[in-house]
Amino acid sequence: QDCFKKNWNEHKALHKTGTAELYNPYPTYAFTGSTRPVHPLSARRTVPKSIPHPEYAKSGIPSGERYLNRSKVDLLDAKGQEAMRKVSRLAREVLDIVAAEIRPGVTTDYLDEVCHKACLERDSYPSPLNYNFFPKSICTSVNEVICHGIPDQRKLEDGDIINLDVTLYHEGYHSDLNAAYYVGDKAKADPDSVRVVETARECLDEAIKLVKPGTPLREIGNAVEKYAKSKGCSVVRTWGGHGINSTFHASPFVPHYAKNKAVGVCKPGMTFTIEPAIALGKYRDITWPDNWTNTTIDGKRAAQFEHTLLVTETGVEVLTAPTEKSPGGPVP
Ligand SMILES: COc1cccc(Cn2ccc3cc(C(=O)NO)cnc32)c1
Ligand SMILES: [Co+2]
Ligand SMILES: [Co+2]
Ligand SMILES: [Co+2]
Repeated sequence: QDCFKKNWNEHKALHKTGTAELYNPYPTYAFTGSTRPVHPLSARRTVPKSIPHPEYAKSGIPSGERYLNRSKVDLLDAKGQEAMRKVSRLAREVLDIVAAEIRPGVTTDYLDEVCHKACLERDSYPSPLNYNFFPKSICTSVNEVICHGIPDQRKLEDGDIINLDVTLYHEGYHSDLNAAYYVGDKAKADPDSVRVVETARECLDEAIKLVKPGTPLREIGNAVEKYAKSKGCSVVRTWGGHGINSTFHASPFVPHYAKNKAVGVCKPGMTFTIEPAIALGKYRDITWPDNWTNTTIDGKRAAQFEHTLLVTETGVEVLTAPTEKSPGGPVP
């Protein structure tokens, strides 16, 4: 760790010359699997003032969320629904653009740079940036990392799986989606990685089938866990789907596990995410010393998929679904 012996300014100078060494800042016991951070993180990215910023962009604190009446769920009017359609289309475009850059040898920091640029080009703020002080514009979660992975200098390796979680803030509304991808030739991916990725994808599809006015939110976890268990996988319990509209997170909280106590039913005008995180082994999770990167307790791989949904009078609109213009790719 001679990085620490040099004083930080001297160290930064080395980075400027591109001669600084890369390093893992944490002791081995902090890790449950083989994935390691590769520091230093790149410099904080900026968003031009011309792009409307969410309230937490400077302070890091999404105070608007704190005063949310936990039981009151926002029902958007036609104008709000149209705004959610627009930011969701943009979020889908950005995810596909970043996904197209996935290949062995690229760093997750490079994917962050691509995401950040694509957001700015769409007059959008990358919602994760400085959200509760998160340092980057996208979450890149590799292998046993369940979610909230921080883009760094780690190069993707053939056979990795990676989840990209993109959220955009555009004209006052957020939209949030994520997907898991195979790094390198999918045909050569190990069977267990394929099983956990495809099970996570199908868990989301099963859950979305239930969404229509009147469906109790607690039913979503029953469907997800039933399907996951039928594929020999477990459901991570710490994280759930969430309301999303003018704030990144809003009520309701939507657990993905069975027999949960979620309150309320789907109502027309509600916009919320479903984002099941599925694990090959134990469902328990643990966070790295960076206070963000969330991994499986047993180091086995996990996968997640997420959509932002609108409950319509007759059913559901998958706002972040692939479109003609953005067909979803590479083929996950
Ligand atoms: C305070 O506690 C925490 C713990 C972890 C993360 C964060 C903050 N945060 C940063 C990015 C991010 C993404 C989502 C999301 O919904 N993805 O689908 C959620 N939280 C996020 C806060
Ligand atoms: Co260094
Ligand atoms: Co997300
Ligand atoms: Co989310």
